[in-house]
Amino acid sequence: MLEIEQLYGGYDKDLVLEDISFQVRKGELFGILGPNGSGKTTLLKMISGILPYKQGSILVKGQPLKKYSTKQLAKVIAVLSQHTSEAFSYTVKETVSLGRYAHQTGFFNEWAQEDEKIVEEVMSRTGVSALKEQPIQLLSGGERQRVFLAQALAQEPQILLLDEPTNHLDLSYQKELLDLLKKWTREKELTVVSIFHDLNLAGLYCDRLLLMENGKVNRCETPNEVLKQDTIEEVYHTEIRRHPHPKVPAPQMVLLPESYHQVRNNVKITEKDMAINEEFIVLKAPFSLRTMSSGVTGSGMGWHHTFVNRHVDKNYNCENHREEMRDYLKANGFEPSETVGMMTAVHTEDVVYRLYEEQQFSLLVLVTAGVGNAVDVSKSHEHSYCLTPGTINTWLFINGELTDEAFIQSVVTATEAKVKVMHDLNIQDAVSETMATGTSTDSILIAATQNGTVLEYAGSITPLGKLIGKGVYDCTEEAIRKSLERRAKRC
Ligand SMILES: Nc1ncnc2c1ncn2[C@@H]1O[C@H](COP(=O)(O)OP(=O)(O)OP(=O)(O)O)[C@@H](O)[C@H]1O
Repeated sequence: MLEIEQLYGGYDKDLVLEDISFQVRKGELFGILGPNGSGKTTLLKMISGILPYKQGSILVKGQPLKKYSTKQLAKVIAVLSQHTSEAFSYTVKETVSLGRYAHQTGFFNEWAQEDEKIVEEVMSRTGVSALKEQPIQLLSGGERQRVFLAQALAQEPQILLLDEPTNHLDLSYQKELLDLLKKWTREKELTVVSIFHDLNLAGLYCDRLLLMENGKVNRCETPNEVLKQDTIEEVYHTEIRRHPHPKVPAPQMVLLPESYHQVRNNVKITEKDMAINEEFIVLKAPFSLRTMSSGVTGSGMGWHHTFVNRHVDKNYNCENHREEMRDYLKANGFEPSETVGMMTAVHTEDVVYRLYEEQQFSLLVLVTAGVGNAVDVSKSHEHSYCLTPGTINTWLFINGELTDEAFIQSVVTATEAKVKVMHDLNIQDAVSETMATGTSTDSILIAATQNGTVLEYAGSITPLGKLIGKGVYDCTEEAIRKSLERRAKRC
């Protein structure tokens, strides 16, 4: 649809763009990214024919741009620029209707039924129908942006050029506008070329991205290839992190504030941060820790600064245990969204915790363990499904910076250590009468300060893995012994 070959140009004698080459296919949503002043708007101006270029070629539908008359080009390309000024006091409908100019025929440019239908349709699609009699000066920035988008769409272009279309739009209109453009690229094969400052929106919606740097093409590929941490850090000169979108396969980039480096310096999580009473064990960190957990609240990957292991009766049964837990946390002065909360039928005084220190990092292990629900995982199909309070809760607080890989390996290593204890203490599954590997609702928490030594791995023979193996084994063994002794005394 669009072929740009070795394009050079700028303003007067200043060369802004150098050796720009790329192609845009029909029906593609194509994003242009780049830092301020990298030449994005200049490129868009050249494609729309507003700014002449010095060297190279621009082909629109296979024909040189220079061969199109203004009216011919307006039937193919519509432009929504960044700062559209409105010199006259037009109403919304009049403004949108101007988009039909290139399609009007006859000596008096007659307004046909078709024109009316299209204007009404695009006003409805952009959510401005209710404002149609209002003068555009009286509209908010976002409303005005939608009116000019409607005007561009009324042109029924084959190519739509947009300069930061989501500028001024609130969250829901950003989504609606981009959903609409995406739909039109698919259903009407509209080709969209759009400048984005929001890398995440570009990554979510665009088929391909062109990354500009100092007037040149740095990269022109799929979002996954362009939105790479090192590429973006290099081009934008700022520290960022890339992570996957939780619902769709699109890369997302996040900024790191300067304060990120200051808050954590030299702070270590130790047993001094804990408190124990009859109802719960709590650990309050001085700042949020990166967590991976299977807690009742705060499960999955996240950031939390409060950790609560709450004692419940062993017959605890609640239809909505997550909601009940949230209410409980609130009632006790903990903020549920910032708390990893677990339940245990074990008496809180039977908790075992120990700090393990290496030269460069340390690990606080905390375990509550009852084995009333012991299960041999290879025979679990013989059990009926019933959620009873988690009976081995394992907490690991690591003073160090873990990779995602190390978080996952920490869970594996801790689980292996726990299984070994079950075997060494000969804990049986009461249903299958075989050696148990855990209990039916065990829970785990890995929490890291993300400060200090980088711990890339946590497999069993890595430095962190060795500490986890020993710590979890020792603490779990002692915790199970304590709980067995309590049970024996009761009997
Ligand atoms: N009308 C103009 N006359 C002279 N130089 C200009 C003109 N418009 C832009 N420039 C220069 O061209 C370069 C590229 O500007 P351009 O607006 O294309 O960048 P951009 O990537 O769109 O930036 P931003 O993200 O800030 O909108 C800049 O150095 C700018 O100063």
